[in-house]
Amino acid sequence: MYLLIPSAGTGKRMGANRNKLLLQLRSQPIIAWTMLAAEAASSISWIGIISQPHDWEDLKAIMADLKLTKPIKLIAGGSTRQESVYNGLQALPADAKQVLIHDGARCLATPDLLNACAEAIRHCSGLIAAVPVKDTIKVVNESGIIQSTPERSQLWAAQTPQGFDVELLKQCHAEGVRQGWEVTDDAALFEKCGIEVRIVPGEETNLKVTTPQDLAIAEFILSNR
Ligand SMILES: Nc1ccn([C@@H]2O[C@H](COP(=O)(O)OP(=O)(O)OP(=O)(O)O)[C@@H](O)[C@H]2O)c(=O)n1
Ligand SMILES: C[C@](O)(CO)[C@H](O)COP(=O)(O)O
Repeated sequence: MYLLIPSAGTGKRMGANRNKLLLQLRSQPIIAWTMLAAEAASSISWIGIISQPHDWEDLKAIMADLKLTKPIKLIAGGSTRQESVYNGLQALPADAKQVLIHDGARCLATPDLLNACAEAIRHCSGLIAAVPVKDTIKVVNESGIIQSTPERSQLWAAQTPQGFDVELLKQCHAEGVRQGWEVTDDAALFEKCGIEVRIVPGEETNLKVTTPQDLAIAEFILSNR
């Protein structure tokens, strides 16, 4: 299975003045944990790290340290996650029929989750890992007034990996460019194009390291593994 790892962000919410994925999480950089999960997932045969060229020297050093055995390619990222994935899709080998996309920032996803998604995408066109929402969610307007309370049983928190048929995802991205859609995950492009996306049970610990608090939580989770 081909795996694209969007890693080209700036980490604004982390406030670190550099790509947060190069920050240390226990013994190694955040992105190293993600790379190791991909290396350990038996279903993954090729890895594309979508990243900004100014990070490539650091990323090459990390990859060399980890002694990764799988083919791994650095692909230039864009100015949004959506653009970065678009670039990643163009850089896939020509024989790629299906692809998993997994955020570099979700560095605690297990190899088992990657394998489960790789298996599931053989039987559908689009899927995402997700977990049921535990909080009561409110829809709130600009004045801070609650507008509605969606039925919780229908709410799921989206994670990555997300898996897709490559040709369909390329078409959905192209449609997104034509229509000017701005989305935060690839499943949203499938949804907008009216194509079914399935849920695969995600992992409660598969958090996206976004803020300094997330980094502390990730440290805690790793210390209990
Ligand atoms: N232009 C971008 C922006 C984001 N990403 C990646 O998409 C994932 C999810 O994005 P997020 O956590 O929002 O990362 P950042 O964009 O770095 O964070 P922020 O929004 O706080 O700036 C991350 O692995 C990030 O590196 C990317 O590949 N290209
Ligand atoms: C893809 C994602 O990780 C699913 O939860 C998320 O949408 C990434 O985008 P964000 O801009 O960091 O919310």
